[in-house]
Amino acid sequence: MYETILPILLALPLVLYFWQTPIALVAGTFQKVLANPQASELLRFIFLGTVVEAGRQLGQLVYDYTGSLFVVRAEFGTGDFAYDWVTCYMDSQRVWHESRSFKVVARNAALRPKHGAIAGKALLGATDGHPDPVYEPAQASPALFRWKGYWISVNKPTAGYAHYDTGNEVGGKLVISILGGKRQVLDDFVNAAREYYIESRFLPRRVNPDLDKEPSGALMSAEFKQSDSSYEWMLAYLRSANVNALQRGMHFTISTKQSDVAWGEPGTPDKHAVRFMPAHATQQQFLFRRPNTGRSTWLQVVVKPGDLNWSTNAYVGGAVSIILHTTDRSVLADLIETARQTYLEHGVSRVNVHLADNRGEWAKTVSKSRRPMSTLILPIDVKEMLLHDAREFLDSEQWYNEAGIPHRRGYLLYGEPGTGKSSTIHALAGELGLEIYFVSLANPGIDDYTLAKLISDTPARCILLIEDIDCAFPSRDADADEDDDPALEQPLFDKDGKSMPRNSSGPTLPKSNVTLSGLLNVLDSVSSEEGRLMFATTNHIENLDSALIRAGRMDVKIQYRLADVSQLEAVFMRFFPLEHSSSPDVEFADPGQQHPSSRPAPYTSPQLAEFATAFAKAVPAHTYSIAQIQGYLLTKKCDPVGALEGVHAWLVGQEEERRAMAELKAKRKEERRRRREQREREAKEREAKAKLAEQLDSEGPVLPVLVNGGKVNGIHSDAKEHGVDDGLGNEGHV
Ligand SMILES: Nc1ncnc2c1ncn2[C@@H]1O[C@H](COP(=O)(O)OP(=O)(O)OP(=O)(O)O)[C@@H](O)[C@H]1O
Repeated sequence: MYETILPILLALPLVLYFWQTPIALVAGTFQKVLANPQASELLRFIFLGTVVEAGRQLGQLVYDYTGSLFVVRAEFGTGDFAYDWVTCYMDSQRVWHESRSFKVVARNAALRPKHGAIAGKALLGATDGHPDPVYEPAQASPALFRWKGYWISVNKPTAGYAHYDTGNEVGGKLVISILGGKRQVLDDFVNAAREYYIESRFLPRRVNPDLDKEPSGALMSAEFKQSDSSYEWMLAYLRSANVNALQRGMHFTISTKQSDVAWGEPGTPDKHAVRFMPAHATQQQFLFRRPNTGRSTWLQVVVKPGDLNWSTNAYVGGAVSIILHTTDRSVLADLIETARQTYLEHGVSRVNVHLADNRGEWAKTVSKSRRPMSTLILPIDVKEMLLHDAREFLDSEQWYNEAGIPHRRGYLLYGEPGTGKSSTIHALAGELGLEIYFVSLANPGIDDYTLAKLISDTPARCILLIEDIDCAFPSRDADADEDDDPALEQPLFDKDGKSMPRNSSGPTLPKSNVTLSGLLNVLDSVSSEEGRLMFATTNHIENLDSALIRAGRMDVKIQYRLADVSQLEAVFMRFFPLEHSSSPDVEFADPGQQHPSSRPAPYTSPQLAEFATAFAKAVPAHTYSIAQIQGYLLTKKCDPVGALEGVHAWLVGQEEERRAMAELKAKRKEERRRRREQREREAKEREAKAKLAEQLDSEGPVLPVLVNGGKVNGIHSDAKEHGVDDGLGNEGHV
């Protein structure tokens, strides 16, 4: 207003000077109006009002001008980190201490910044489990406080509203005014608030997961996908007991599975603990403490479960999504490394086996107890050779690169079932600290494309295990006889990976959707060159294509045989050791690996050795697998003499079982042969009938034929002359 009045007042003398005549005219009129007492009263009021308002405006102008010289004012928007800094800081400065107007809410104050909690009072919720009363200042009425010798007034002229997603207040405005201060005081105040906020590690507000909508740009996000190994690292870290943050978590999934990595109640043996894991799809916040610097950063974590694959009952496409309250990338690198270390530490006594689903994703990880190589009953040179070969291969990456040879190595373990092929790979993985990526080519969901994807999704150093490679597809060389095909003994799967009953009308062979050329391409692909050990196992090497097992693809081939005399002795001694000598840090999942009795054996060492020799003599060599022997000895766990005495009866039983199986097999074979012959006969009959009908339709008039004096059939004239074979070997004669 004064911007318009001031120029008018200044211009008035000039107007008077130049406009005397018109003014005199106006003045005359004015005098006449003034002569009227009512009009003069009105004009007096207007004049006085104008003067008073002009004075007020002038005063405000002077006040604002001088105020801007002596008051520094700053605005903080709710939903912004700067707002969080100053409110937390003012709380610590007990700005609200003297307030007389509050908003009281019931909250789990332990999870929040101490913002507004009753000063000097212990949190009640910690003892009785109920929410605490939290006093929040009614900030609409201004508060005045003193900070480092300055008076500061704080006022919240605009209240915010709760964000629909995060529940945080947004859209509000807080104004602080520093009286008599300079700009430097504001800087100091904001910096002090920021430092305090960082140091005190207040639980920050939850951030909208859609970081595009986060205006500060002060956050970083990272996603760890289930199909990648880093997902397992992250889960292992989040579930590890030393992630103090999750002690603050409020949403859990409870597990009693041994394989789940999680924290249990302190003091309970890990094996029997009820495990607490961060619940899926809930926002968890925790502090990550950097190992090198000791500084902490807040993380906001969501574990997304992915979609359930109904056929495998496993979740796929899951992810761990993390928002880091920092823009320092080295924090993320530290977090990943810490997670990896946690995962490896946990895996010291275990071997992780990754299983592929039928969509070509590494969907599930099973953690198995490590198996020491010493528990394998194999010729000592075989174990040493394997270990040495694999170690040398892993250590010689540079040599391979310089020599221009792809850095990969293939091993084929073949032989009778139950002779220790899988156990060898398991033990080797534990010894080398590698993870196993297991894929079955018999899985109908795996085709050339998904196989290639799976292989390229494996990490650089690992064991790729393709089990029973022979039953996945018939050999190009083999002249497969359906009756003798071992694949017939394999389970069948439908398209979704569910097992199907095998019946005579249904398909008889599990057909792999992987072609030989597809498999060869994958084995030779660039992604197979990253220091990978590829293991394939088969019970029927004779069925494999020669291209598959040539050197360069299968560099080492090891045959596993049924137990010989020394293996029989060894397995007996392993079951009945003189002393208990298992390594304390190794857990055994397979009872066959474990020394079954903790009781001291009542026999001397020479006696046990004698029993073992007698046992090995009693059992025919190269007839039984170690798995079979193990199965028998498990029934005599603590009784070596009983095991020796009972072995003949067991052998007789085995022999009978074997005979019965052979008979059953022969019967089934005979049955199949009979059915096949019948099918062939029927096909022949059908073909002959069709041929005959065709001839009758297409050729000439039909002549009546008399057999035994009666008209029974009609045949063509030429057929009549030459005779007709009806396809069943019965010739029709005229
Ligand atoms: N040589 C061995 N040394 C120690 N244990 C063995 C040996 N062979 C078999 N076993 C035991 O027998 C069981 C089956 O062994 P494993 O699965 O390794 O045999 P496999 O040759 O892979 O059989 P398949 O060809 O049927 O897959 C395991 O419990 C294992 O402990």
